[in-house]
Amino acid sequence: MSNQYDYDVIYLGGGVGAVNGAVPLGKHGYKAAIIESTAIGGTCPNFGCTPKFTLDVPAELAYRTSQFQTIYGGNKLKVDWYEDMQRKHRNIDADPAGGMKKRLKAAGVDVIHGYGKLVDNHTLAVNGKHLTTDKIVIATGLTPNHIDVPGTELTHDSTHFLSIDHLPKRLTVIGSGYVAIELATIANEAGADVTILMHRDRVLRGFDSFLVDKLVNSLKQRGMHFVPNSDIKAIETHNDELVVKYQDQKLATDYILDASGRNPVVHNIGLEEVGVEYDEHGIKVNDHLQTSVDNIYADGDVINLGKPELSPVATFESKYLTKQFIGETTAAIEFPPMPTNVFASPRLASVGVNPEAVEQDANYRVQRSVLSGEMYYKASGQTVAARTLVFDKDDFLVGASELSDQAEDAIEILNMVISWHISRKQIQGLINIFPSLGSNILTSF
Ligand SMILES: Cc1cc2nc3c(=O)[nH]c(=O)nc-3n(C[C@H](O)[C@H](O)[C@H](O)COP(=O)(O)OP(=O)(O)OC[C@H]3O[C@@H](n4cnc5c(N)ncnc54)[C@H](O)[C@@H]3O)c2cc1C
Ligand SMILES: NC(=O)c1ccc[n+]([C@@H]2O[C@H](COP(=O)([O-])OP(=O)(O)OC[C@H]3O[C@@H](n4cnc5c(N)ncnc54)[C@H](O)[C@@H]3O)[C@@H](O)[C@H]2O)c1
Repeated sequence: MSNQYDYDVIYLGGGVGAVNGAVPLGKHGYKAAIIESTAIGGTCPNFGCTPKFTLDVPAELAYRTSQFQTIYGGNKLKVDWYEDMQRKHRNIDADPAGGMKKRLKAAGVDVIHGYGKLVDNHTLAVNGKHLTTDKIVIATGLTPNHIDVPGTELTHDSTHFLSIDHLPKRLTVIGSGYVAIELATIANEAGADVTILMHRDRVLRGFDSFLVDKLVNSLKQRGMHFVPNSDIKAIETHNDELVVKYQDQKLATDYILDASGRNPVVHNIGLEEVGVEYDEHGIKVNDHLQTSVDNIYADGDVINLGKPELSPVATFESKYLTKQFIGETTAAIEFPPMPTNVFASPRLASVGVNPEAVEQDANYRVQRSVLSGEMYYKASGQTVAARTLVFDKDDFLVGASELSDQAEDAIEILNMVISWHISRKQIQGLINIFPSLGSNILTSF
């Protein structure tokens, strides 16, 4: 611990990465501070995971019940967007990241509201003051991309979309990644006429196309439109409506969500002045999450490590950094398999080895199965469900993906099988609950 500086560690940016690093440091008696310009907790609890999930739950329920439409007398549940948004305002906006703020306070972490910049490798400037510190952690996250076409200022980002009280009748979404598919699915269930303008010809790149194709077909059957290789040229206003010019076509619409990706926050925070190296994918770090300047580290989405940009990954990194700072480890960071889920309906989740990357490799065996005919999925009304498993040459599970109404939980189970290297024999020695999602998965081994 340092007497030479105001703080032992200052986090620049106050997202999940920073909060989950600063709290344990504070509890261990270290002087820690967080500088945050927008909202404590950052993207996930304020503008990302939590508001999205809150709005999604009724939409997902509507999708699930639609599979029992005949049983409900032919009536389909329809999401009331306005009411759903009021629920989100009450649950999230009334006390944003309330739990995190309490934890920071209890741990004695100073929270400084303002825009911070590095001055030198031990000094940060915020609100016209200089704060000194032994170590700095840059945790500035990502910011939405804006497509580079005339009229881009007429589009909105996910933060805006997750706060609108009135759902547009016609919604156009630029991009077909996580944000695009998740928010488009919710809007579609709430009755908007949704068009996805794809950059190229694949939706949700990185996921197994055997599963993605089934998700896209299901969304198309439920009224969503997909335009591959859309080649957007301009966005204009004509009378009261927006017009997107793409290929040689025009699309009239009421709202445009730009979900064309997110870029690391690396500009205008003093990186050049202090010599912290970065590129367009983020801050460069070594296997100790240390930047090109010895006492400056980076954490979370802003890091360029080619890993998934997910909340639990940012938390994993901040816990590792805490252990390093308090002297509990000197080892390099080792990432376990990182599971991920697209909160569409149905869900699409995956973990471990990507089946498409090893399909032709004799060291692996890829097993794809349609689940909708199996008892558990059939009885629970799941008409769109499939799973892909990847086994290594010793018959251990090394990769798993699932498309189903409970894919995120299926993949949590399979993540343990992969991460803890559980053998087929061990799984076969268990007694399961029947019927259940778990037993459907485990008895398939
Ligand atoms: C719509 C959406 C939905 C998502 N859903 C999920 C999900 O379901 N599950 C999941 O795991 N992940 C999800 N994510 C991703 C998740 O939000 C991020 O992985 C996570 O927030 C990363 O945390 P972080 O701390 O690295 O960055 P952030 O949470 O982005 O925090 C960075 C913070 O730094 C602040 N900052 C930046 N520059 C400065 C400065 N100079 N001075 C002071 N403060 C500064 C910003 O204001 C921000 O609050 C979603 C993202 C989006 C956009
Ligand atoms: N459920 C979750 O865990 C979750 C949810 C949302 C976001 N996230 C995280 O946030 C990150 C960012 O998500 P995202 O959806 O913003 O990014 P993304 O990288 O997943 O998707 C960006 C999309 O925009 C498209 N695109 C790029 N340039 C374009 C252009 N000029 N015109 C049209 N389309 C264009 C890409 O082809 C891609 O489909 C993700 O990588 C993910 O890690 C996670």
